[in-house]
Amino acid sequence: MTPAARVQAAIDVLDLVIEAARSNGAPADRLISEWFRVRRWAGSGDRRAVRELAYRAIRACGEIPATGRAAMLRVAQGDPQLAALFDGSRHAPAPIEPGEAVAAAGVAPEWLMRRLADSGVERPEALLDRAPLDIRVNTLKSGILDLPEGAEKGVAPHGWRYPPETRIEQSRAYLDGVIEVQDAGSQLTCDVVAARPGETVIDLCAGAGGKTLALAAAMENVGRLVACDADRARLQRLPPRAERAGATCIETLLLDANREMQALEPLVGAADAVLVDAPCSGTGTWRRNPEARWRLTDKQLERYVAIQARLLDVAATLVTQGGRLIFVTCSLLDAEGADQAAGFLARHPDWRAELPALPAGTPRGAGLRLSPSTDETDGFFVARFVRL
Ligand SMILES: C[S@@+](CC[C@H](N)C(=O)[O-])C[C@H]1O[C@@H](n2cnc3c(N)ncnc32)[C@H](O)[C@@H]1O
Repeated sequence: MTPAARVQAAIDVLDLVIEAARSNGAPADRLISEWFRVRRWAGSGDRRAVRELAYRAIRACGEIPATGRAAMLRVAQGDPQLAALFDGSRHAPAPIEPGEAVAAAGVAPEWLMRRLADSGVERPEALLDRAPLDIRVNTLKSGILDLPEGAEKGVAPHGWRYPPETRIEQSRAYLDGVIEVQDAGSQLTCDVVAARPGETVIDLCAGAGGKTLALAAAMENVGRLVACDADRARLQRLPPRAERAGATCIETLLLDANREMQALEPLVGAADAVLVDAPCSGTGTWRRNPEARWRLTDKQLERYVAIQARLLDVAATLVTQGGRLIFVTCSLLDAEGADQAAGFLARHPDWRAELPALPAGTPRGAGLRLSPSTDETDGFFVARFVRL
């Protein structure tokens, strides 16, 4: 593809991304993959370039742009070389008309910018930085650590950092389960659980097990680690990952959303620690998923807040006296962080908060906030409650 044809391709892709964001359709990554699946003649360089251009435009526009072209014109306004490719040649975008509509620049929709400001988020533009590739060394796998080249020590105890776009999946260390891809902030939230060998630990919203695997490593495979989720497909992805990582202390438990206690009854009062890595708006992960800010509505946010409070109450019943409950969201909004923690403490006077001690983060309410702007991690809120 010529450089100009790549720009037109990115515009076409953006039209699909915009339509999907409006109708809650497929995510951008999947749409881009599908677009290229039926255009086999495009090479890997084309794929990379088109993807890169589309994501530049997604990052540049705070509100949903009217069209892919208006979004790309926003990027072209600050990039004369890109603007010059709008030349009307074969497969290229048409020349730019005087006064043509250009999408507004911005970090996020107006209502979300207000919520972020009210939540004390500084430098919100950092939420759209390109994320590095963080890995965690899996201490369950012994042997000489032979990391792929280019790693710098990260802030998390077993963490290393690579530049964005580093491909790690074909490395020996990854294939052998010696390293896991996991954001440094995510690794640090697992450290707050402080899971120990011999304990009973419940990961209530385990998904495909990103954090469960780190907990298994901390437990040195000794004890009982119950990974729960209400999404069967996600939970089914955990056992093969656990096998690759050599994590043998994990059992999975599928929950019925809204009737979680049915399956959890035998675990009431049994856990030394419960991790609630709750479903949330994901405002802390826009670096990886920038189009999410076009999709979120205040109604959805309300629903997340309600389910988080409910899951916290469910989790509290599972913890033994003196045990701990760790609440995590990948959000920077107080509604899903400090306010949620305050609500929990108000509803549960027999619990107290302990400020997590981490090498990064800023205290926020009863917990700690990790942020792309101050910690160069994904954004997280983490609180640790102890049952008296
Ligand atoms: C933030 S994600 C978890 C990510 C995962 N812990 C990790 O580190 O990869 C939240 C998870 O909560 C799950 N979930 C949603 N409603 C739930 C419910 N009622 N009970 C348990 N899990 C639920 C979702 O399916 C999703 O996997």
